[in-house]
Amino acid sequence: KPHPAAPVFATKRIVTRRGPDPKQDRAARTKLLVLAAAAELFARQGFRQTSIQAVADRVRMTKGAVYFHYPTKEALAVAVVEEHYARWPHLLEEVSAEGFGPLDTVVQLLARAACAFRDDSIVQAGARLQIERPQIDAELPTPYVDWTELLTSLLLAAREAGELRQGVVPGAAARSLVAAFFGAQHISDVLHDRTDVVERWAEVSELLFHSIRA
Ligand SMILES: CCC[C@@H]1OCC(CO)=C1C(=O)O
Repeated sequence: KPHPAAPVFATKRIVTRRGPDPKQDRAARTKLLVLAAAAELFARQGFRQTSIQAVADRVRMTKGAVYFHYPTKEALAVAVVEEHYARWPHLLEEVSAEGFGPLDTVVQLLARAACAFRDDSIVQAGARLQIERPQIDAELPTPYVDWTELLTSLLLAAREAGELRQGVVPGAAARSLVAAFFGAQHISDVLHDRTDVVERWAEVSELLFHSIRA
């Protein structure tokens, strides 16, 4: 049974399951390779400094072949940001399968998200592109709102389960967690290239969950 919060993070996913058509499978795999290469470049040098030629060179393809999958650099940026958000429903499934209560599901989700911000170039690229959204002439997903909605629904369930300190308002707590996580990962990125983001988040997490747990 999908977790009640599962409908959040509604994003298009590139289907890579093996289908009947091997040609289609190859195209889907190529699409993902191009996306990963673009993410590495977007994460390291940003949208403006990244050219389709550089992406093509990185995957040893022609520019034309890349354009076949992504007609513009903006389309590539949208796909990277969508793939960034598509990570979180999988993380929710993984955590939900371990049978934590709602509040500990929030703790685990954010702790593992911090690892993804340290390790996953698609996640890192999505975060950088969201910062650069004023420079990107495309409809990027609205940032922060899906995490806020997911955490609010989990914290409402936590309150129902008696896991929250008296008077803690789930929506306010969710917005505080999102703000704190965003800030912690951003400062870690600027100062230490996110090498210490897991430790920095653990500090904030300790403080915040101590203040909201019953
Ligand atoms: C979980 C905190 C919010 C999260 O942190 C970085 C970032 C990138 O924009 C986020 C988002 O858009 O949801």
